[in-house]
Amino acid sequence: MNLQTELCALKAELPDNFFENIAKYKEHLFKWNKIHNLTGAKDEKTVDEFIYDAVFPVTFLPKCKNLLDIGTGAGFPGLILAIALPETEVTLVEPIAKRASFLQFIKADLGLENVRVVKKRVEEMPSEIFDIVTSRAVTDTDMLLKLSENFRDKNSKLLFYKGERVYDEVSKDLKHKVIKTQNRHYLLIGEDV
Ligand SMILES: C[S@@+](CC[C@H](N)C(=O)[O-])C[C@H]1O[C@@H](n2cnc3c(N)ncnc32)[C@H](O)[C@@H]1O
Repeated sequence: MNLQTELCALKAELPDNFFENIAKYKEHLFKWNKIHNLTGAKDEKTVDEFIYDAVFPVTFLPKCKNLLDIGTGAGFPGLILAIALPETEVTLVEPIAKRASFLQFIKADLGLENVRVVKKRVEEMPSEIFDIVTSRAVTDTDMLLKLSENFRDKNSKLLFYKGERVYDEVSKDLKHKVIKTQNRHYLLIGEDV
């Protein structure tokens, strides 16, 4: 995949420095990943696919003041969304020290003033309400609904990056919709979705 071509085709509004920041991020990720096991994505093709997957929701997400990403790992999706949405205050909660340090390093090196890294399990974070809570590859939908309880209200939206088995995880009374791409089922939950 040519990341730039694919993303431009989405006609998503990305900031002018998006691709420059993504190039820096990738360079650091490859260096750090050789020493620390930050992510299973070891080659450029896979990392580009992860980035595309992370950023695709900017095509359908409403404007938001703040966003919480639970279990960001090496940056997916929260850090990539923060690069794409400089006006949104993004909190990345990640308990593993080497991953949280990497996120903190990227924040400093790229000068991402909209990013806050919290080196904790989400259960240890004090309650705070976010417009959007995201998560990818951390746990199932039921558990994510529990883990996000202290961080959402009736106006919040939840965006969980899921696979095709997402339908087994949602009950009829949960107000939601599923947005599909070739490789992803995005589960968007909220009162007015
Ligand atoms: C499989 S990794 C996925 C990382 C990233 N979201 C991605 O898609 O590449 C799961 C991450 O969730 C983090 N995690 C697990 N339980 C968590 C919790 N209770 N609160 C916050 N993060 C958690 C782990 O430390 C790990 O980095």
